[in-house]
Amino acid sequence: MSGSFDEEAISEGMSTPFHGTPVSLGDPILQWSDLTYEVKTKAGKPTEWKTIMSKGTGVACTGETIAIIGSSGAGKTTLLNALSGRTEGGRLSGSILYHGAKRHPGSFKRTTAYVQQDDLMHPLLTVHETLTYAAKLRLPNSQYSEQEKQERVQSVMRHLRLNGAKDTPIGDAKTRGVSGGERKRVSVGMELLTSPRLLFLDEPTSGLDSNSSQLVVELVKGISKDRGIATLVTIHQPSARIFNLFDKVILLSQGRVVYFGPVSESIQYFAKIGHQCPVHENPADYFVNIMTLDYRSDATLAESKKQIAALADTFARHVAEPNASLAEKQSLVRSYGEQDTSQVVVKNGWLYEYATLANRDWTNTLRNIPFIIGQIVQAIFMGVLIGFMYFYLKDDSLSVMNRMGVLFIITVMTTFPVVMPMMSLYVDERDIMVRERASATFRISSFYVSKATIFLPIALVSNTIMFVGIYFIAHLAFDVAKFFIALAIFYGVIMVSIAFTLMIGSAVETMEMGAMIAPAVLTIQLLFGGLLSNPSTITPVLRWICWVNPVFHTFAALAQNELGGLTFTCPPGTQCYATGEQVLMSYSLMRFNVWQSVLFMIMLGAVNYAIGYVFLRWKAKPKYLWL
Ligand SMILES: Nc1ncnc2c1ncn2[C@@H]1O[C@H](COP(=O)(O)OP(=O)(O)OP(=O)(O)O)[C@@H](O)[C@H]1O
Repeated sequence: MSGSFDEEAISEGMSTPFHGTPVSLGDPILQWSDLTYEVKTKAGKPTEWKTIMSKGTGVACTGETIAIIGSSGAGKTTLLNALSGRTEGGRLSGSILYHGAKRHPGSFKRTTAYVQQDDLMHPLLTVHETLTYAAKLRLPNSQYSEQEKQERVQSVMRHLRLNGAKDTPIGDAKTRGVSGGERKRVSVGMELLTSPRLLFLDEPTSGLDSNSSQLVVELVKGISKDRGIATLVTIHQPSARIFNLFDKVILLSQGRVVYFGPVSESIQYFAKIGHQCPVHENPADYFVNIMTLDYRSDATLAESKKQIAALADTFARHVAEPNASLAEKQSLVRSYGEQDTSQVVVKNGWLYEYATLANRDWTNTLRNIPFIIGQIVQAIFMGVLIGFMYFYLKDDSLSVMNRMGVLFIITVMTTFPVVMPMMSLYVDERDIMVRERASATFRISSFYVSKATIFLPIALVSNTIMFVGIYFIAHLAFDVAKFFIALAIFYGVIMVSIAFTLMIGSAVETMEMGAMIAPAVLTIQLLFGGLLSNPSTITPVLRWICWVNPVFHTFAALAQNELGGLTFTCPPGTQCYATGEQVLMSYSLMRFNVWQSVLFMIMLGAVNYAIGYVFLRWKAKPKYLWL
């Protein structure tokens, strides 16, 4: 099923309907009527509802590009969200039919596309890589070979004129990348890879200069026409040239439709009802002006409200006329009952998804030079600093405090320094994933496991450097078995830290929340970690915190491994520890043996991973109202 857009325009976009009924350009694809959306204005009882959108009615046909225009707060996004199935909260009523049938959430998502206003993409990937990974994840292997996916990417880049920026990174506020217009075209391109039948674009021209805006709309219109896609675009006061590019326009004010019909007939329609657009004025500006509330005084506000109500009522009467084109179109759409989902494409295999996501994560991580350098420099610096702070520990009793100190600080280094930078990366990527998942791109589990496995090598490499530095400079137990046991304990706690990162990172709404919660929990772990307070002296009500604490188990296991079998010299005339076991007893670190502590950490890591996964599923689960 490969080929360029042009071939598919004929073979796929227009002749592969859901119900076996031939669809050609101009056929109704999405029909909505009496769409009303209300939100609660008051908590508690009695509940008061405010109407945001009232009795919206319309139809989108194949190959049409429809603009949704209105002043700020007119209800454009509300309408687009309702039609694309992305309304959250409130009360939505009315009817929406897709291919003449009630929509099925899964198949609707997979055969339609939504380009958000703020495009979230991986900033370090190039345009070509971004589209390639999207093609790998979104196109089913059962229908596309890798070469065909690549051909699809090339086709999208050619049609959206992205070849010039092919190898430029996407970029973001911190890293320079493609221009705003190119970025928007990449977002559109990602959605077009799957040959959607309906395309929703939320403010695609915001923040763009007039030339870039025009190019985006021109290209979208061309592709929609070629491929028989119905495209709905919200747009703030477009220029006259852009306005005339659209086939149809929905003019909204105060949540009501003031006009819906061909752009070419809009001036005539308004002239007929007494609002003649001056010859040299941009019609879009004129229409928005006459349907915007005028807040200059109470009198002008009342007057403009009256005018908007009159415009909406007039249009409602116009639609009800038997010869209105909108009514004609709607009568063509019959309800077929529940939408047939048999032809909806299933996802790719788990392993393929995982391999693609891990490859993308790895490419992203290796390009994040400041992060990698930061991790390595920090590891070397801390390894040397801590190592020399505890330089060449002797076997006298004075070294006991230092030995306990260095083992505790090794444990501490696997908490904050591992968790905080990784959480920041994770939360960013999680948000991108939630967007990607809105079009049913891949499984949450493949994303989650990919993250867990990609973080591990980065954390292990930098922390091993630090660990080895501290171990040998401070001259901890010079014994091969003890060294490798200490390293294994250390790796165990790093795994727990990554699991903890994923758990908190999945649970919190924003990184700011993560930056409050994670340090608080880690600080509690340090307090109950076995060095700052003796577990046997802690009140039994709180003592259990030690037993479920990875810091305590790591510290206790490292201490048992290091001090077990050690004897200390004692200056004459002083009282001091004679053996390592005495130290361990007095610090109350012998409750569990080394392997019990390691086993506990493995269990704790597994629990953290599992809770993180549940949180992530919950976060990625759409909470949309559905009609
Ligand atoms: N959940 C909500 N609670 C209260 N008011 C809401 C809610 N959602 C939307 N509104 C209000 O409904 C109106 C329409 O909002 P909407 O975002 O659809 O407007 P818009 O035309 O897209 O505006 P803009 O162009 O500024 O984005 C606005 O006045 C908005 O404040």
